[in-house]
Amino acid sequence: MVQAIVTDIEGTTSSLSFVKEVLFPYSARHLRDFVHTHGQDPAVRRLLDEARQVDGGAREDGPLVDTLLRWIQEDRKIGALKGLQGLLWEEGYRRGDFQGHVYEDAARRLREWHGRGLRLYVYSSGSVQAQVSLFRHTAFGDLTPLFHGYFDTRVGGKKEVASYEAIRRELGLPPTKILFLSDVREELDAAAAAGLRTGCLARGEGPPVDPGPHPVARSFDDLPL
Ligand SMILES: CSCCC(=O)C(=O)COP(=O)(O)O
Ligand SMILES: [Mg+2]
Repeated sequence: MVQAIVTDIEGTTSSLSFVKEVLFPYSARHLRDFVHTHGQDPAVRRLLDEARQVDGGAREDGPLVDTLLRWIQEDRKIGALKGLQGLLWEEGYRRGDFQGHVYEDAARRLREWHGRGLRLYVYSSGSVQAQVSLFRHTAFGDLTPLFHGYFDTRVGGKKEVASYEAIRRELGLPPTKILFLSDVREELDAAAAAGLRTGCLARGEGPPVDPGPHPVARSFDDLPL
């Protein structure tokens, strides 16, 4: 019997188009102004310095922003970029520039599972801040009370077995009691290699999903829970 569910966001609880056509372009449009306005805030300064270390090049904020914009275009899962995006998106949510997209079936089943005592977690390459902001500002209201915790790439990359072993240790459960949901086969393969149960969401948006050996669901309603 599953006791905890760890869910991906992009392509799983939420649409690919929301991330790729709303969030990423928004961060690209506003990043330079955001850095100009908030560049001296300690949290932002730390993330800029972290990005500078990764870039190994730009000393000034201007050229560094050019690098950050290139990373957005390349969909790089670099923690410092994801941290800056999370802070920038939080401003956008608060201004009402957009809502966090969550599929109706996902919102409904997450509420049902929470009501049955299942522990719910999120694992995304988006920063924990970005995850919390998304679920706090949905068309279904604030869904953050449903979640026990959040994991981002600070625990490791989503295609690395060690990341799911670390998540399992954090949850303190046998791996077979944890179900990981994602639309990306390599993520599901890594979770399965760590002993977790897996479910592949194939919602029919974007390129065809390769479920490999993982059980397939077109929505959260297809999940046998
Ligand atoms: C929390 S919404 C933003 C998601 C994001 O920034 C991202 O890069 C998604 O990456 P994933 O590997 O989780 O699909
Ligand atoms: Mg995904």
